[in-house]
Amino acid sequence: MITMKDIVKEGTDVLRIKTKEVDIPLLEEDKEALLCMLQYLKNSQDPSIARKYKLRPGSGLSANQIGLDKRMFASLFVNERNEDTEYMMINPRIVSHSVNMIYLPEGEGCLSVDRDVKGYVPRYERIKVKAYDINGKEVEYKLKGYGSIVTQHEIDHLNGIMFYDRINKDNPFKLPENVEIRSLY
Ligand SMILES: CC(C)(C)[C@H](NC(=O)Nc1cc(F)cc(F)c1)C(=O)N(CC(=O)NO)CC1CCCC1
Ligand SMILES: [Zn+2]
Repeated sequence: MITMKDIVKEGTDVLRIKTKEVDIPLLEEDKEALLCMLQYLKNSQDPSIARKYKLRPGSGLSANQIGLDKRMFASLFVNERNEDTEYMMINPRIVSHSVNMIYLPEGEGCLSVDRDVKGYVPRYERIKVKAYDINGKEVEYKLKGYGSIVTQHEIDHLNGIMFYDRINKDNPFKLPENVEIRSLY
């Protein structure tokens, strides 16, 4: 069972590498790891389990956040149609995206970052992602709103990018001028 001690913190090299593509079909051990990552998110969103094991409620977790140099992540959130949605994406790549951008008005955080970093993180409002699922089948997902934000946050991790790399250095609350950007809420 993954708990907070298994989640590596910023400053650890594995969070700054471009993670390796996972061999398809997945080895049993890779399937296990990915299922454990999704189980962490489920446990962390269950108040009694989260309290019992002192888990930080999370909506996304990338393999390198648990020390694995593998291009895969899990996510769990309520989508725009108010449905509980879970993804386990292997070798994901954004194949197209909207011009419009969005951001979380409260800014972003990270399970690997134990400090508040203020500022807006501009993300594409809509993205189309190609990936493999846990059974090695090629899949394509369209994500928008919060789902789009989480997916971009996790794919950034797989490329060694932290959310604060995307905050404007001079003025953290400055938004890009050249595009239409709105707060998610
Ligand atoms: C960093 C932290 C504040 C813990 C953030 N919390 C979060 O997303 N909580 C949450 C969201 C829900 F939709 C439902 C719910 F039950 C709990 C999070 O998990 N992440 C994931 C992360 O660090 N992945 O590497 C950071 C978010 C910032 C933008 C998207 C994900
Ligand atoms: Zn993160």
